[in-house]
Amino acid sequence: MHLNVQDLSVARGGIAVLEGLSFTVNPGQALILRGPNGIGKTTLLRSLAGLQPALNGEINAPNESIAYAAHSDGIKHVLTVRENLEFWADVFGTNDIAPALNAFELEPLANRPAGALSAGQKRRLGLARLLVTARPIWILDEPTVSLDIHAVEMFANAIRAHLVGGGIALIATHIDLGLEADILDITSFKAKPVAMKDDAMEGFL
Ligand SMILES: Nc1ncnc2c1ncn2[C@@H]1O[C@H](COP(=O)(O)OP(=O)(O)OP(=O)(O)O)[C@@H](O)[C@H]1O
Repeated sequence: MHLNVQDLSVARGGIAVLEGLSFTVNPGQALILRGPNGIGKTTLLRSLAGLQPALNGEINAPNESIAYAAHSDGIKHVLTVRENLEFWADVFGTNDIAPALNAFELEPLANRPAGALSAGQKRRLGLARLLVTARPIWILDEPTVSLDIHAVEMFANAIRAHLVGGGIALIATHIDLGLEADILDITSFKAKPVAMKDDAMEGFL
């Protein structure tokens, strides 16, 4: 199992954003995506997660092996923290939520409705969901937003444990997580503007 991308182009709102991307992430490896605001990190991650079609190229990884964590946490606010994790455990066909509660120190909050959590606590619950999926490829978009320093360390430890178990992580983040990981700056893959042909310009000259 690996995540392999070949000559990939992705678009947002019908406009090409990135083009010509190729990379491979192997079991036990993390790849950090870097690039300025608006360059296309979210667009790329959404395409890899199968949430939108790619323009061109190949994504080689079984979709059912991918767990995606986005800006919006996907939390059910009326359910408690425990019920949220149990719900996801049902969806993903797993059954032990204890490691997820433990990894993100959610036990003291287990019986609280998720809607009554702070922003950082909600984010911890959203990230705990990754463990419950038991999926090997984690695709994470700015996972540390709202997390305090201690929670960032919890998250980094969860990633390390995932990698030790042969997992894969692709993470768009602006901060240093202290992980041993390769870094891919996607700035140079910005799609070129579509050139207008000379005869199309003639009417304006
Ligand atoms: N719904 C949309 N429709 C059209 N264009 C969009 C839409 N959402 C984003 N874009 C544009 O697509 C481009 C890529 O956006 P994307 O969110 O992938 O960038 P990003 O690298 O993740 O940015 P950031 O670091 O700010 O999160 C940007 O130019 C953005 O303005």
